[in-house]
Amino acid sequence: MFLPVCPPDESVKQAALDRWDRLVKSPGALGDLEDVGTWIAACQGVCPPRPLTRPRVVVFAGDHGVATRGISVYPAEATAQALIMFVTGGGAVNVLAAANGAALRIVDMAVAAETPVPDEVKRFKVRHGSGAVDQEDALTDNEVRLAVEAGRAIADQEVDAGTDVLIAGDLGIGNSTVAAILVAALTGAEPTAVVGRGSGIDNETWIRKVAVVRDALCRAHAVRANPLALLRTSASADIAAMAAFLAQAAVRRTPVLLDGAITTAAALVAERLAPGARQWWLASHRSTEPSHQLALAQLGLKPLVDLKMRHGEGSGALIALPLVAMATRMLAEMTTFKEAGITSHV
Ligand SMILES: O=C(O)c1ccc[n+]([C@@H]2O[C@H](COP(=O)([O-])O)[C@@H](O)[C@H]2O)c1
Ligand SMILES: Cc1cc2nc[nH]c2cc1C
Repeated sequence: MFLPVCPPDESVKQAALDRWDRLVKSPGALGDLEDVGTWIAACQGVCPPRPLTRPRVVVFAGDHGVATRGISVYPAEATAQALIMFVTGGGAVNVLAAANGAALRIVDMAVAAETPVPDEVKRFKVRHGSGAVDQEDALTDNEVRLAVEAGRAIADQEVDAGTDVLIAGDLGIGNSTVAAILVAALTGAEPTAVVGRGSGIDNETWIRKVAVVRDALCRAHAVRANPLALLRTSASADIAAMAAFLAQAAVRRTPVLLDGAITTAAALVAERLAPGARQWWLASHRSTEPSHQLALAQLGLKPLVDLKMRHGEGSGALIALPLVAMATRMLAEMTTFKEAGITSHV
């Protein structure tokens, strides 16, 4: 379904590691930023790497039937209201995309309400709200196919528009519950281990959320080895599209900064759609959602920053983007000991 994923260039990775050791600093002095710069160089297939100048962000929005179970601090209709707000500007993602000079695209995959947003935002819309996955499938077979095709097409469009790094963001009341279900299904973790405070829920709501995850897991169990069936049974149109977007970005050899719990749950499924795709992804930050930590562990990814964020939208990835851009520039632009004529023992 997805073309094979080629790994980032191993010989360029070695050249980058060698270059870091020749730059005017003690070995390893830039810590994890050295790994980040090395990764960008290997993704670009060139060392010194080119500066990151064309970041692009796609926010995948959708409603989730489980939002009616009382598992969020927001009512379900807040998704549509936030969608309109993103389109008109003013959200964290708008501010952070502008601050980073990043292109921003908002995609309504399955928001329940009709909204007065431009047609291009709704172009890939699959349905009005995905099913309540504790009691019914999120999507039909045809809808899952359409959502995956949309995610793939969006990745192709973003890559073809010219980009050096992509970011996926999410919007949808109840989507931290759906992310928890996917992570539990794919890691074998208990509901109580994956369920967090989402948008900021209290203890009573947390107990309800655990029960929804437990019910949904019974339905997910039989299909957990089949990523498309899992998306159909237990995800949503927006998360299915996001998973396909992440898989196709890797097929197209484009690095992606993952955001929080929801994009990383989609990434866990995407790694099964396109094995090896995770080599093209960087974990930007650690969300406070426990499912995020479990998903990152299974993907073998280590978050760059931990700011106790749980906002979604791509906000965590956009906060990390300047670090990634600066790491890339240091690898490319710092002088070497030899060029500077500085004596070193190492
Ligand atoms: O990115 C995260 O880790 C994250 C964690 C918790 C909540 N969110 C955002 O908050 C919304 C979901 O929260 P909830 O409680 O309705 O599931 C959704 O729009 C997400 O973008 C995002
Ligand atoms: C309701 C709401 C939910 C969100 N989820 C991510 N960003 C958001 C912003 C708003 C306003």
